[in-house]
Amino acid sequence: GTGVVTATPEQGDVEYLSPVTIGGQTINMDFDSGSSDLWVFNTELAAGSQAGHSNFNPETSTTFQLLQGASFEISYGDGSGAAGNVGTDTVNIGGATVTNQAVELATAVSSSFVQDTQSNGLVGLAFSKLNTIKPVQQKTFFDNAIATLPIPVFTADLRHAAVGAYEFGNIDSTKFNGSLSWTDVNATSGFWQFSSQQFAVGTGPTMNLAGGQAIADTGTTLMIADPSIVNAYYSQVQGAVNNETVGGVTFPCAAQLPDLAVDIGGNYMATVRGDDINFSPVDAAGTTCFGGLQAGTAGGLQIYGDIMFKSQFVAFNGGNNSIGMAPHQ
Ligand SMILES: O=C(CNCCc1c[nH]c2ccccc12)Nc1scc(-c2ccccc2)c1C(=O)NCc1ccccc1
Repeated sequence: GTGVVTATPEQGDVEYLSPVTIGGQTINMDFDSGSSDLWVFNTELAAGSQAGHSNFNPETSTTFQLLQGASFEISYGDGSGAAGNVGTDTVNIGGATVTNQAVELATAVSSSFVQDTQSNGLVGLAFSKLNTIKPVQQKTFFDNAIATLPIPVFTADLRHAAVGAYEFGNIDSTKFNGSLSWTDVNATSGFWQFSSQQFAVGTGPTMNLAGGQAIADTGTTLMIADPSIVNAYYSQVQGAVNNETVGGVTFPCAAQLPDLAVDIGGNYMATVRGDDINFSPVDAAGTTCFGGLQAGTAGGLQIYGDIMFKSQFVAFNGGNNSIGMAPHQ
């Protein structure tokens, strides 16, 4: 069957939380198309780490089974991470159900996750080759569910400061304008990766980024793009500066931000709304704002995170490894 769940933004759209039922226990988690581990806060964690969270209790689940000798350890580019043991249980996401899903029980989580008490773990939706479980790598929820879905797809409908949705096994065409533009994905790296070799700032000329590559990543808050894009963009924003102290580009909150169009696989130019690139104030008075578009390493993999998803409805097709995109309805 199909599954549909709400995607509720945390304050400031830092991440989006969706209800996941594991062994009959419903827990709010962050769906992450940029990684491939399903790990959860749980009763095995130290009490200090459990505080404030919904903690999965494997002992009260009648369907949980420990995966003897299995463990996981994952770290992310912001220095956060988690590690622990592994079991299997029945995981139900809005009706789409997998009976033997690998559920990773963190016994250690980094402080940024502990402090983020609205999020109780991640559901990895990138390709299973990135799963960190040892000694035997396990499959993602989507990989396990795909054969039972009417169509081998999940979609992300994320909104600025409003409730959106994730859907499995169905494409709801009332959620986007026009038709989806489809692009082949290169799954070699384990990400939903595509070429992204052109961009345009506001009504300016289309510019080239030879060899540009990007991933569609619901688990990363911002858009992390090539410095050439970021410099071209903020050269059009009065008062934009690279602010070492806060660790990225800031600008006056009153600045008029142009839209940014980025090429998706050579088939489609995805327009990211300028308003969404005004990410958050960095000072109490709200005079200086932090950019939702920040620079990665030159020539590196670009990460099109939630900032892009707020402008674009995205369908992930695991049947033919492609991505469909269209502006939100
Ligand atoms: O890991 C994910 C998706 N899961 C994020 C889970 C998560 C990690 N803190 C979270 C905090 C809240 C919610 C979810 C998460 N995406 C990818 S692909 C390549 C990189 C990368 C590799 C090396 C260097 C840079 C990026 C990342 C990355 O580290 N993004 C997070 C990030 C976050 C902030 C800044 C940069 C990158």
